[in-house]
Amino acid sequence: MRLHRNLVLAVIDGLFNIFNNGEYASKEVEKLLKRDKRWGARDRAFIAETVYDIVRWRRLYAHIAEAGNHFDRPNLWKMFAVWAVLRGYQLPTGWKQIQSTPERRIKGKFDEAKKDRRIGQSIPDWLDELGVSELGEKKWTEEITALNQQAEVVLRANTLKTSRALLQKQLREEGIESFPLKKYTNALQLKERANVFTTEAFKNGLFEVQDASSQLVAEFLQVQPGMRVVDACAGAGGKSLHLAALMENKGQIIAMDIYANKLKELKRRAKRNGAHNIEPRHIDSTKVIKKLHEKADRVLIDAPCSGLGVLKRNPDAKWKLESSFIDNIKKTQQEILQQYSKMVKPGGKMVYATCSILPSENQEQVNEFLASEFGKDFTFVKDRKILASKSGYDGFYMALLKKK
Ligand SMILES: C[S@@+](CC[C@H](N)C(=O)[O-])C[C@H]1O[C@@H](n2cnc3c(N)ncnc32)[C@H](O)[C@@H]1O
Repeated sequence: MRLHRNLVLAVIDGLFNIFNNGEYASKEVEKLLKRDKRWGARDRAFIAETVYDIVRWRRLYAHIAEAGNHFDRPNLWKMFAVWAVLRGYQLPTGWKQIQSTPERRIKGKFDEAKKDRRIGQSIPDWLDELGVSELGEKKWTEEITALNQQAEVVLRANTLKTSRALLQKQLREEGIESFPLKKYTNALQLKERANVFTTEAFKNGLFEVQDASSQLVAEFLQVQPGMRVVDACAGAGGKSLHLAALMENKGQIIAMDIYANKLKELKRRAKRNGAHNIEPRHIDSTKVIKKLHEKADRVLIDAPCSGLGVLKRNPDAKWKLESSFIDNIKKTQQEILQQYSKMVKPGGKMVYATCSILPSENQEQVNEFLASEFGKDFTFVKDRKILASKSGYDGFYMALLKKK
C-alpha cells in the first residue's frame, strides 16, 4: 500500500483544526473532501477514515509518538507515522517529516500501552473514572472497547415511499450491496462503506441514514395514524421522519427544538421523505409548551445528552466533552422532563430517550422524575438499556411512561 502525499497533507491539516481549533471532525472532513475535485472515492475514503482513526486513537498514538498533549504539525506527523506503521503501510523514504520514525519500537510500545485502559482505549482520565463509577469496571471496559469501533452504515427504509426489500433491490441496481437486520423492522446495513448520499434512492427520499439502535426509539412510542404527537427535541428530525412513516402521514407531528436552524433542515428532509404531517415549531418561549398542555397523545423527549453512546460516529466527543457539561446537561434533562411532560394528555404516553450509556442520564433521571410532583401523574411502563457492546450499534436508552 502506498501513501499519497497530498492526501496525507489534507489529513494533517484536518487534525490540526480538530485538535487545536475546536472544529468538529464531521465538519472538518466535509471541508477537506471539497479541497480537490480530482480525488476519487478511494482518496476520499482514505482521508475520512484516517482522520477519524487518528481522532479516535489520539491518546494512544500521542503516547506512542511521545507527542504529549501538544498537537502541533511535527507531532501530528509523528502520530500519523504511528497510524501508518500499525496499519501496515510502508513509510516513504523521502518524507522528511517522518524520516526519524522508530518503526521497530512502535509495535512494542503499542502492546505495552494496551495494558492501561486509559491509554489503550484512548480516553481522558476523568471519562474513564466516570465510566467505571457508573457502569463498573467490567461493563465499562467492554463498552468503551465497543464504542471505539467504527460504526456500521445503517439505513432506515422510508415506508412512506418504499419497502425494505424494494430499497435493497434499488440500491443493488445502483451498485450498493446491503442486508436486512432481523431485529429491526426497516433497517438495512451496508456490506461495505459507501457514499449513499449521491444515490438516486437517497435523492428520491427512499431512505435515511439512521443507526439501528436509534430506529427503535420511534417504535417505542407506540404511535398510531391520526394521533397528535409532539417530538419535543426534534433537532433535524431523525425521529420525526420515522414517526411520520409509522403514522402513515396521518395525524399531526409537532416537531420542536430551541434551534430554528435545525428545524429548517428538518423541513428539507421532510420534503424529500414525502412526510406531510410534520409541523416544525420553534421553542422561542415557554408559551409554546404551555399552549400544548394536556394536548398530546404522545410526547417524545429525545433529550440532549453527553452522546457517550455514539462515540463510534463522533469520536472527537472524547476530547471535547467536559465533566461540567455532563453535569449541566443532566439538569437540563430533568427540567425538560418536568416541563414537557405536561403536554401529555391524561391516558397518553411519553418516551424519554438518550444516546447515552450513563445510568445518571437515563434510568436515574426517569426515577427522579417519577418521584417528583409532576412525575407522580405518570407510571413506568418499560425501558430498554442498549449497550454498544451488546447490540453492535449505538448505545441508547429509552423509557416508556404512561400518564394516569
Ligand atoms: C439528541 S438531539 C435530537 C436528535 C433528533 N431527535 C433526531 O432524531 O435527529 C437533542 C436535541 O434537543 C435540542 N434541545 C436542547 N435543549 C432543548 C430544550 N430545552 N428544549 C427542546 N430541545 C432542546 C437540541 O437542539 C437537539 O437538537
